[in-house]
Amino acid sequence: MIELKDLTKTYGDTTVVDAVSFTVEAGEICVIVGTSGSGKTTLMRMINRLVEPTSGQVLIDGEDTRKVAPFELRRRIGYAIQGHGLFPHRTVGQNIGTVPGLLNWEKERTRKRVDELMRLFQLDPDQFRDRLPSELSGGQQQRVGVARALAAEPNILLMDEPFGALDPVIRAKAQDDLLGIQRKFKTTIVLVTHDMEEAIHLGTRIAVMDAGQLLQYATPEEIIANPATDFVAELIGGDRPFRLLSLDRVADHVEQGEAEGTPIEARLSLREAYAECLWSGREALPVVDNGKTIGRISRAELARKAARPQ
Ligand SMILES: Nc1ncnc2c1ncn2[C@@H]1O[C@H](COP(=O)(O)OP(=O)(O)OP(=O)(O)O)[C@@H](O)[C@H]1O
Repeated sequence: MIELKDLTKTYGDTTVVDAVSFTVEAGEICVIVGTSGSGKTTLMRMINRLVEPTSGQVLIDGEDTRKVAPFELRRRIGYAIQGHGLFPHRTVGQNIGTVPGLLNWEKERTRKRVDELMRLFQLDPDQFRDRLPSELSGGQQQRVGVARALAAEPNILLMDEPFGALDPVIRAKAQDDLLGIQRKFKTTIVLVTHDMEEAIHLGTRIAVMDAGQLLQYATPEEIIANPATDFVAELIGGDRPFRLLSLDRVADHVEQGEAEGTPIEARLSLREAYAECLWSGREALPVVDNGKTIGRISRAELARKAARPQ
């Protein structure tokens, strides 16, 4: 668990992070979102003391980080940045093994961990271990960057625009990879982005920053349904109701009764169900789960959900 308490950073007369307080529970993904210069990176870097707070506190599992030696903090906290920051003259294997090396892990343990991570990130160790970063694609380099941040099994991972340099198709894939890996290791993640779409997709909770202030800290559902300010609503964009529909599964809105035509899978989103209703001109769709019909979902219910996103 990470607790930020009145965390503040000033440079001269300028306050770039202004008394920000929130808590990230263990195993959650906190996404810090906001426009350029809003203080996102500064806020995140105060967690591992890459930036020293001017005032306020960071507690990790109840312990004040000012009392923890910086090397110990770096061991517990992985760090991945945009453009991956790989060492260009070190091989992929050496890059991923950087922190285990600093921690004097046995060679064999490091090798095993490097291979495990490479396989997890779909990089064949025999094919890629001895390559230099320049011999990889952008997406592969990004995966090596995240693998390196996870190498020493940190409980916490900080990520600064990790997918910023990727094209949209690879980006969606990289986000899903991250979610899979986060579930496997139960890592607590704090991720900075300026992309609200990414925040909604990845965040357990989203922290919205503007001019150094925390405007709202809430789940994606809460932020879409009740944006705290006009600025937050603007960041979410005009597509709010449909965004809310895409967060909910058909499985949670199944009604009793029958419907005609091609069924929809219970695991799909309400947005997909609504699109199917509109596209096929049907008032309701049969819902199937594991090949069995479990009820129906109606267009009226979907429209109600879209009109009043509560
Ligand atoms: N070392 C520094 N000295 C002075 N000002 C700084 C320093 N680091 C950051 N700032 C200022 O603090 C403000 C917040 O910067 P920060 O990098 O945290 O914003 P950000 O929201 O991450 O922006 P971006 O999305 O562009 O990376 C900016 O106005 C920046 O110019």
